[in-house]
Amino acid sequence: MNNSDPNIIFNIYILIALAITGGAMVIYAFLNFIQTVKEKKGLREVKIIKTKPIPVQVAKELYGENFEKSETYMNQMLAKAESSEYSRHFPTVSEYLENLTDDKHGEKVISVMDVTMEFHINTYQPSSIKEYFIQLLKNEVIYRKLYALYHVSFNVYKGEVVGIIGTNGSGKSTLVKIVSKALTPTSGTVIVDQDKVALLTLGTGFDYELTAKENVYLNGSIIGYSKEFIDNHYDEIVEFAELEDFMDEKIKNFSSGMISRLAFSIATASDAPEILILDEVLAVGDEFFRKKSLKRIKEMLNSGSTVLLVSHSMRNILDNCTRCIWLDKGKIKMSGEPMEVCKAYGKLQQ
Ligand SMILES: Nc1ncnc2c1ncn2[C@@H]1O[C@H](COP(=O)(O)OP(=O)(O)OP(=O)(O)O)[C@@H](O)[C@H]1O
Repeated sequence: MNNSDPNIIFNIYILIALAITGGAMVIYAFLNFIQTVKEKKGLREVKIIKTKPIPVQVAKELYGENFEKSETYMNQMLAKAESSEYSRHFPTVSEYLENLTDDKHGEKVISVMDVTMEFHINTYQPSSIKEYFIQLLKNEVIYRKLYALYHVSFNVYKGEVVGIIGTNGSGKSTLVKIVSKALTPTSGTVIVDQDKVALLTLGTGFDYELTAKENVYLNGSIIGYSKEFIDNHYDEIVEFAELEDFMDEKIKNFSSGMISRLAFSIATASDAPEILILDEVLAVGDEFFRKKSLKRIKEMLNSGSTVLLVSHSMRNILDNCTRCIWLDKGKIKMSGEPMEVCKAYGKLQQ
């Protein structure tokens, strides 16, 4: 061995130490990554509970006499979330809702907790994009806050048909969009099994420059149908809408009744989902089509689905609903027996 040997040995030690440290770091990063993936897969809702525990007064409003039970459950959930075992114990949305089931009402399928939706309305309309950007740069864009929903809380139990009434702009559509997760609220939490929900609403997702046939595919895919599903149900959809001779025409040439017939037919082409949300889909088309569509909706209502039904028609609410919620300027004004709520609402409209 020559004089440089001690140096070589020292360098080898350094290299080995670096290799061990590097290896340990890679393993640590890998384990962390696996943990994050696990958490992301199963723990979406833990984050909601962890970051937004339900305020006591809201919990009381939601669970009434069962508040004690729900609070205990929440605390257990939080304890689990904080313990090292929580990834193995975290419940699915269904399990979570089942655990919140109360003896009086049964299984909870939708839980809306303290939901607020705030929109920003530009109070001065610039005449061009250029003017808008100039305003923006000068920090002169002035917004007005509009609360479409303000601290709204309620539960829906399995098998209920809950009507939602209220004057124009009271927040009904915003609420059902949030429940179906098409919109994210500014604050608050909605717990619902998204895989079981279908929102039927008319007129969204149509392109007036496309033909009726193209719109069946466009609107169908927005609603969540696969191409295969639309292929298989296309004839049925056209037949129900009674538009066989018009499918190659652009819908900008259609009357509003024809468009709503097509929209209704697409929206109701699938079997009734477990949780069905209907936003003003009952008064569609002419008298004949209205009867036909009502019959189809009734079949869906009777199939055991849990339903949220937005309607301006008191008749429809009274005929179909087991409970009614009255929204007024984004707040729940009244909730209860459809007859009582409709009576109170009707009085105010006179
Ligand atoms: N994307 C949006 N941007 C700004 N404001 C909105 C938006 N969507 C809804 N709003 C406002 O929120 C309020 C509630 O609207 P929403 O459509 O939920 O009411 P609604 O009760 O369904 O009304 P209608 O009975 O007329 O359908 C309204 O004042 C509306 O102008």
